Amino acid sequence: MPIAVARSLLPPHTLIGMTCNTREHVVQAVKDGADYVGIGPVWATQTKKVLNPVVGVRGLGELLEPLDGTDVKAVAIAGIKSTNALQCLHGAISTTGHRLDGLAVVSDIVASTEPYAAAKRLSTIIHAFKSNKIHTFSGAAGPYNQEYIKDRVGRLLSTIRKHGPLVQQITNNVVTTQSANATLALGASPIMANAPEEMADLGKAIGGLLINFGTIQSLDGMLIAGHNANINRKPVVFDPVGVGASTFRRTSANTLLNTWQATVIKGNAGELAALANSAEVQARGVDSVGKGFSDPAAFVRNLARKERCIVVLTGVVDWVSDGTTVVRLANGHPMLGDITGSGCMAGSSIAIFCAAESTDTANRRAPDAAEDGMLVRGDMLIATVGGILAVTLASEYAAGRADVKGPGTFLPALIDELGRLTAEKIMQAKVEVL
Ligand SMILES: Nc1ncnc2c1ncn2[C@@H]1O[C@H](COP(=O)(O)OP(=O)(O)O)[C@@H](O)[C@H]1O
Ligand SMILES: Cc1ncsc1CCOP(=O)(O)O
Repeated sequence: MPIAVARSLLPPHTLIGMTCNTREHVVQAVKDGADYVGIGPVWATQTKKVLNPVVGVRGLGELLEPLDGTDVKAVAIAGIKSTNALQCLHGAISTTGHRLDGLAVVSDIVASTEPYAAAKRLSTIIHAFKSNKIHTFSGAAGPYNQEYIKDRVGRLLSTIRKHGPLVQQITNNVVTTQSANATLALGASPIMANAPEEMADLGKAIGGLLINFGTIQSLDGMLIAGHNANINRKPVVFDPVGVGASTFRRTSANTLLNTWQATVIKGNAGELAALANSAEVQARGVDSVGKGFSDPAAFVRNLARKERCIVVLTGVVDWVSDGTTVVRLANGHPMLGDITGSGCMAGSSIAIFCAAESTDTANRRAPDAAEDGMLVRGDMLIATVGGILAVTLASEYAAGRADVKGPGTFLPALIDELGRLTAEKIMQAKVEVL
């Protein structure tokens, strides 16, 4: 029924909402004078036979954009529960910064044996999210400067060595041992686990999760692991190795990113171009080909806004962004390009720093602290920079050693130098805040 007809039949001041599945629907709803829009379906649900295609959390932001500058409210609908509400609220923010006003929920409340408690849980999350000003994975400390970043990274290194965070890594069978050894060298504990059956237990125990799909052995394991990490507010680092190489990899990346919210996405230029559907950079298998992006800073900033996470573009120079700040890192040695798995090692290192930062921040909270609406706690921009600095600085020290004669001796030296990294060495890094 058109909104004008509904208004003519209903008492004055009745709030009228319109269900919207496309951007065009939202534009029409604004034009027709709707008070609010219900956008979705976010996920498939048993409550109603869904007729419209699933929008997904990643599709919500685009539907919110036509509401910019209007006072039309928006709620997301379908498949939303207290366990995925925060993921939905976080992931739905548009590139223009427009966020949801609320969530429409049926089964999580009416099918609950304690509907009051179920509704209360949801409203607490929504109110906390809306009253929190930070909706990125970076901290409140900005604007950043290089001294602050390096100092924080040095402290994080001590935290890793002191607490040895447990970091789950679903990674490829080319680098599994190498990445586990790099993790130990940095002072953290690796658990390389793929089986879907164990993800619920691990999601509670770990400090952070790496999902590297260099050789996809269990897509289900990756889907369930990321979902459990989101539920338990643990950081998820996604390394879409060779994502442009096959249709299977492209669709798998989409399925994963539509199922859970990544905290960090890391890739070389070819991988991130494929992920962003950009033809600017080509890839060959797992490697990037050519000169890279003409404006890497703008590229990472835009992708971070779109994917609602920290984005890292690796290469001779590394670029990190949370969607606002861009950090340029010019460290590392060309020998990193002569061994396989240096990018994978950087992904593991980022997951370690993220795990340490989020665990440390969570541990500082009082046990009875109020809900804060944060999907991951701590400054993941700093942690991501830390992960990259560890590998690149260690590579410089390793390459300079007299016992390193080529890639075969470089790899063990690199692992040794990860173990010998200090806060003083980090202070020498080339870090530029744009
Ligand atoms: N020529 C180089 N000079 C300095 N650092 C490099 C060079 N090549 C790669 N690196 C570093 O190695 C790490 C892995 O990057 P990259 O080679 O782009 O990943 P991948 O192995 O996934 O292609 C990054 O931290 C990057 O800074
Ligand atoms: C060669 C190869 N094939 C599948 S995963 C992998 C390792 C990729 O390593 P990296 O991207 O870190 O260089």
